[in-house]
Amino acid sequence: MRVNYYQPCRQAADRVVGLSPHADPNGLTLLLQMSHGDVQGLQVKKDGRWFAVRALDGAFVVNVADALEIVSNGLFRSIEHRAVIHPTKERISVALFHYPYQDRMLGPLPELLYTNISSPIIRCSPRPYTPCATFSAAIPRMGAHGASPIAPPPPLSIDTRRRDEAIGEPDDDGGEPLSPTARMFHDFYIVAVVGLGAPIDFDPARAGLEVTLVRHPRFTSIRVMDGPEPRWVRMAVNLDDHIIVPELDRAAISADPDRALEDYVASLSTLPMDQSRPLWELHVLDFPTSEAASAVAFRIHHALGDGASLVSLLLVCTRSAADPKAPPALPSSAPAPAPGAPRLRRPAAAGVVGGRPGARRVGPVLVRDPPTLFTGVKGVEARRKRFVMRTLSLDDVKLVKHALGCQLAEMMEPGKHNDLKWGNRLGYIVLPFEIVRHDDPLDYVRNAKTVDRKKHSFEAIATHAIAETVTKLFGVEALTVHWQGYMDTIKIILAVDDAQFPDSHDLLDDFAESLEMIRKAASVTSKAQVIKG
Ligand SMILES: O=C(O)CCC(=O)C(=O)O
Ligand SMILES: [Fe+2]
Repeated sequence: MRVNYYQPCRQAADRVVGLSPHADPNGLTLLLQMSHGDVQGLQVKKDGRWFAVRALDGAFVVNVADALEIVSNGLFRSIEHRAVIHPTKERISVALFHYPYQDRMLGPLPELLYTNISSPIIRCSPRPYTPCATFSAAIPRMGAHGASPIAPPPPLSIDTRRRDEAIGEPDDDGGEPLSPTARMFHDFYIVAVVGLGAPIDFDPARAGLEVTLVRHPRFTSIRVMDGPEPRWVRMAVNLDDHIIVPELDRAAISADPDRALEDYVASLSTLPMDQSRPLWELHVLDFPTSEAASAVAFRIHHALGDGASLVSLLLVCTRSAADPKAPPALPSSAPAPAPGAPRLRRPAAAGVVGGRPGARRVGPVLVRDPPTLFTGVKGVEARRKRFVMRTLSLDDVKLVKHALGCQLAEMMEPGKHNDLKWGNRLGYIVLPFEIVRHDDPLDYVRNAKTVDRKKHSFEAIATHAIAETVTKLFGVEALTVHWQGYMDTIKIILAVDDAQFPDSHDLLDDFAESLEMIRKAASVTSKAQVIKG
């Protein structure tokens, strides 16, 4: 219980704050307001505006606080409030805070995890609320919602009795040991979104999973971290636990389907996974967006593999819609989609360079941003990531490549250039990401050519070994850039810290504009060469 005494002050209105804006970190707050006469002090924020809460004689004000917001998965919102003081009259309030146990893990109720969130007061996008590790981790979260980093939850302790239910090979020795990499990742997920050319045909997809993924040892095992040696232990898989068909907010989808998909996928980056089941999920997002007729999002724990190996695995688990016995083939030119057959969709037309209509336009990233912009703040690895994507023309990139005689294609065709020893096969290489102004835009490409030298070196091996140390010492960046060559397009996919880059589409515009700038310079260079020749 807290008793607040607010002294009167004549400068009250513009100079003095009674209690600064905050949200209570507990579950529920009962507040009794006492004063002589009609003194209003408590104010709540709604839709960005402050409203006074009238003190009714003898009545409690009941505030929903953070813990209840977390448990209800955002159905009840923790209210931001403050107290102002009166110029001439004193005021007393008595707040009674109801707290959950401080050492307990708090998360949304399972039945509310994937449900649409709507209430008469608040409508919000269909996303699960990011839960907190423990109740005490929620306490620093004051003021604006989601403003401070939220620690990842610790691994749950696992009931190993489920070993009795193991399927497949009996684990004589109690399971296969975890590799060092599988031990390293605690709450680190690979999220892959696959756009389909048709609405999802649920039953064949489910049957397909039964005979493919659900036979894979990693997809049927849990990590048992307690005991002398961490191990993979196999168990029966109930597909219904892994195929998630969220209830989605239809209004949000029809207003902006791309955004609804993006919001949902972003929410997957920080949602903890139930560690007492095999560590993968498939989210069915059966609504059309600008790029696909429907989509599925895979969320797979990094301990099961890396992004490239997992996407390859998912591809070999699919079959051609035309011939269910054949593996899928990449279309050689514009495919005619088989009616009603789900298949990987060919990306939007090539040559899409430029900004999203209506997006706020800013200058190219190469000339604008201070170098600190991409540095993640403390705890960035535990914060929500948004994945945004743009399709660019491979022809534009090739034009630059020819003009400069460089081998950008090597980066997109691993294994083709056999003289490269290691760099295309394992590990990481650290490439320069320049934020400088060159007079000649082609200098960005010339400098980036260090990639060739680096791929021949032992850097890839060395960086793999030191990756963990570097991450510990220097933290994680707030922006990760993925390039993916597919057919006659290049997809650029950004994973951005949602809080640090509130409009990540601007960043995509910057990439597209930078490529356009370089392409223009390259076409001038090519013409000059032709004339010289
Ligand atoms: O005095 C008031 O009306 C508000 C008190 C309050 O918000 C608190 O003690 O947390
Ligand atoms: Fe409060």
